[in-house]
Amino acid sequence: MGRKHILWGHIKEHRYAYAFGFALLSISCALQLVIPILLGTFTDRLELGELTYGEAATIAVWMMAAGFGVALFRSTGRIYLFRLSRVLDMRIRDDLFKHWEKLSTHYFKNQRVGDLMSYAISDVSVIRDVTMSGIFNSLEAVVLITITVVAMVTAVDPLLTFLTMLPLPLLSILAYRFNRRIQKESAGVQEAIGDLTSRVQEFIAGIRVVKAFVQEREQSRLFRRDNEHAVAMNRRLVKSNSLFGALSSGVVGVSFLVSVVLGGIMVLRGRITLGEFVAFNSYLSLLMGPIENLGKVANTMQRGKASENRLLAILNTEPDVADDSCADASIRGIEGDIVIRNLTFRYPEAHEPALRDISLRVPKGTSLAIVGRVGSGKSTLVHLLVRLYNPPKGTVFLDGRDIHDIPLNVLRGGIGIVPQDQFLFSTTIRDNIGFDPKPYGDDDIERAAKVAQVYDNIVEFPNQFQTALGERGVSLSGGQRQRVSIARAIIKKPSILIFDDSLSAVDTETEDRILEGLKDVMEDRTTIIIGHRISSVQSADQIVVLEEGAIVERGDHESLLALNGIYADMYHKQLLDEVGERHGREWDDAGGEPTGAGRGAAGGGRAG
Ligand SMILES: Nc1ncnc2c1ncn2[C@@H]1O[C@H](COP(=O)(O)OP(=O)(O)OP(=O)(O)O)[C@@H](O)[C@H]1O
Repeated sequence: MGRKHILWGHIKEHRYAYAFGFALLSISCALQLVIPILLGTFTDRLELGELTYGEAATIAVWMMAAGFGVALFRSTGRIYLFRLSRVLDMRIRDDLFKHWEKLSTHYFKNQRVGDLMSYAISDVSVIRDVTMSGIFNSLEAVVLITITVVAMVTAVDPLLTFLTMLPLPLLSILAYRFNRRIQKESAGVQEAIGDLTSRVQEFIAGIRVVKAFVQEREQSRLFRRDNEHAVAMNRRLVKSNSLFGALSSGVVGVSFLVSVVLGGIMVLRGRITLGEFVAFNSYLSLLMGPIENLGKVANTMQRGKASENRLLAILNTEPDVADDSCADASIRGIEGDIVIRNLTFRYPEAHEPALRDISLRVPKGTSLAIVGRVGSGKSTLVHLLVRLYNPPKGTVFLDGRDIHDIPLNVLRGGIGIVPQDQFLFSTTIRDNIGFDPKPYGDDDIERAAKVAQVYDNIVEFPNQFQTALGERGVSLSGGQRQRVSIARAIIKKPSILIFDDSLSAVDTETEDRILEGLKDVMEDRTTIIIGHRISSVQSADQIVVLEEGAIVERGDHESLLALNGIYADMYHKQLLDEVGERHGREWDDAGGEPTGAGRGAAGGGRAG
């Protein structure tokens, strides 16, 4: 069963702390009443001509003390309650992040990054708002309004209280309505400013293209349009703010009008004293803020509920790839014997299967190469092996056990994968290579970099292995990124190594050196290499060719060549390409005419 509440659970958990904050706030509210009472007494004594200097000074001191007490208790209560809201804030972000870590790649494929960011930032801060201003203001409003009204009724006059209070609910309604409108308009202003910022950013980033295509005037026009829009949004916001201010002053004015006219008559008729009249008006001023806040609180609570629902929807999403109930916790590692039996797999929202009836055996310590056209299912096959998606039960086995029986962290910990997308983190090269729960020494890091043939590049950087990489490792070339990813996989010394088209961005010479270096690493490890270049896969113990998700050819390099099918065709075309390139290079070196054979062969290769 998923979580039903975030906020309520937090309040329940911290109920004593909230009760303490509430007590502080109540004391501050009660102290606020002292000032009107003293003011009333002062006025009455003054009117009667009985006020002495000493008495006046005493009243003034008590008033000051009450004011000081209000400030002290109110601010302490506020700090106390606000601290609790920060605890909640941190807890939700933490829960959210931990939950996202559990969710599968499939979940993230169906989400927009902007939405996820907004959940983590806006929705969490709306909930924090509820616990901060929402809870604080509503507690204060309830306590203050209750005790003030009781004081007005008991100490002054019930009829006067009733009639002056009549217009005040309108203040809450106005605050509720305008708060919604003002919030919407503020978001509009933020968005307009965001658009303006993006426009300037894009202009600066693309300045060369703008100039080369003589687009300055068009860019100015677009900027002016966005600028005017931002100003218009700001004007609307200012208008709403002013209108709200004017209308709420009007409501407050009506209340005071009733109080002054009716209260004045009551004083004249001797129903209440002048001091009571003065105290009554002070009570009334005390009420304005909390009544207005009630309207705002209602709105904050509504927005809080919507944000809470969105966050709960994420927190209650069941991860579609998780440890199965059958997972055997006694399995501590994997050996690397892979068996795949009649595996057919379709992506959740796809109509056609990505893999069809695949059966394979890759004995421990041997290598498998997978080749095939773009979209033939090569990556899908290895993604199922690391359970980025769930293969059907009874189709993929490791060391004789269904992979659903193997705990996920054991399975993934035993496999080193160099994914097609060589994502690097914005940290140092060292940390990118040693990206594993296990700590690695400098020797391990350097050795891995040497095998991956990226060591020489790294030591050329001024900070060598401590070089920080920008977002997605932008300061490295595609080939260097691939090789850092290779180092990251091999440093784990996993039982199964998977290279998903990991040598596509390096030249054939570097590829040869990497493959040579990997020979030692691959010894005793099961290796799966996905490649488009025959040169990177030809030495594998077995090679399979995938076509539309099915294995259409299998064997070793020699037997597949003898088969004269798709593999042989790929091989011959690539061979022709290589010959063409070599002749091209010779021609460049000689500065002369290309040989007819070289050109023709290269052209033929490319056409294929
Ligand atoms: N997450 C996904 N959801 C739905 N369909 C997918 C998903 N990932 C891949 N596919 C589809 O599954 C098929 C196989 O994709 P896969 O990435 O395994 O091919 P590939 O052989 O590795 O291709 P490439 O050589 O371009 O890497 C393709 O038709 C692809 O569009």
